[in-house]
Amino acid sequence: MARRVLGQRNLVFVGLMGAGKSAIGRLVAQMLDIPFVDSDHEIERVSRMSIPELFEAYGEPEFRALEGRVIKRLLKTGPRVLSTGGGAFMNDTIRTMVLNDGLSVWLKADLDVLWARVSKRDSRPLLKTANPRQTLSDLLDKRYPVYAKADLTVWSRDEDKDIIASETVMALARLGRGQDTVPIP
Ligand SMILES: Nc1ncnc2c1ncn2[C@@H]1O[C@H](COP(=O)(O)OP(=O)(O)OP(=O)(O)O)[C@@H](O)[C@H]1O
Ligand SMILES: O=C(O)C1=C[C@@H](O)[C@@H](O)[C@H](O)C1
Ligand SMILES: [Mg+2]
Repeated sequence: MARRVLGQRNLVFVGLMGAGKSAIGRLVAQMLDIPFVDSDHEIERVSRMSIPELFEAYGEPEFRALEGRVIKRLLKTGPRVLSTGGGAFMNDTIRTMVLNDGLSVWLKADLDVLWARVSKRDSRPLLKTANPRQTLSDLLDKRYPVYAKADLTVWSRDEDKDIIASETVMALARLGRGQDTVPIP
């Protein structure tokens, strides 16, 4: 049922850095037995640069333009799971493409959970600030009303990844049955 809801569409994960778009997305793809693709990884593959290097060399606007081109192309082939970078759904053009051509899932998490995850690595250029936790909190305030436009919301809490992934699959199946979709405990 969950797989059938997609048809030829991509299941597109959106949400803040550390929400688990890449980790949970990969598990959901396994559960649905469809391919997994991550737009951040694809950007790094085609540019042969890391995301921090891209930000450093060309700046955020150029990164966003490349991200838009990559996601537009990735949305053309489906079904598969497409995990996006945290800022992708904030861009009007990208969001419209995702809402029209994909089925979107917002992995929603609270600040403490996100911070515990992202503070382990310093690979996120937007968090290279004097107070990265505050930056993350500001991004949360700004972005959550926009992420809420996604088709589904799944609560990405401090719980086993397989459980969050299973809840995503169940939310998808519920969508197929036309029932309410937000598994927030
Ligand atoms: N439910 C979970 N339990 C424990 N660790 C988790 C869970 N979900 C994600 N993580 C871990 O948190 C870290 C961040 O997850 P991930 O890279 O998937 O986030 P993301 O949403 O893709 O972030 P970004 O936007 O920066 O790409 C990873 O180390 C991942 O393994
Ligand atoms: O939240 C964001 O704007 C970003 C998240 C990452 O996935 C990367 O796409 C990049 O670091 C920007
Ligand atoms: Mg990711």
